[in-house]
Amino acid sequence: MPFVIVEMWEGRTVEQKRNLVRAITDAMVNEAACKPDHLHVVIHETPKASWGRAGVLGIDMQENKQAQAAADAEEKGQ
Ligand SMILES: O=C(O)/C=C/C=C(\O)C(=O)O
Repeated sequence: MPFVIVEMWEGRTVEQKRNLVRAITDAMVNEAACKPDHLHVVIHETPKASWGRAGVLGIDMQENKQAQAAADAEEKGQ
């Protein structure tokens, strides 16, 4: 029973996850000769506040601060 686990930050839409599961299943069927009925794909979503890389939390990574500031500004209509 093939089992694929995806570890990623939370925040994707259901549609994105639906498409991701389909794409992973297609890849496993086409490239690894898996039977689709036996393939499990599990998505583990972790908050950025609980994810660290190089000693830095996801929420504290510079690129995320910039992206969040841009999103906040757009929401305020700036
Ligand atoms: O560690 C990083 O720099 C980025 C991680 C990003 C994810 O886990 C994600 O986009 O889900």
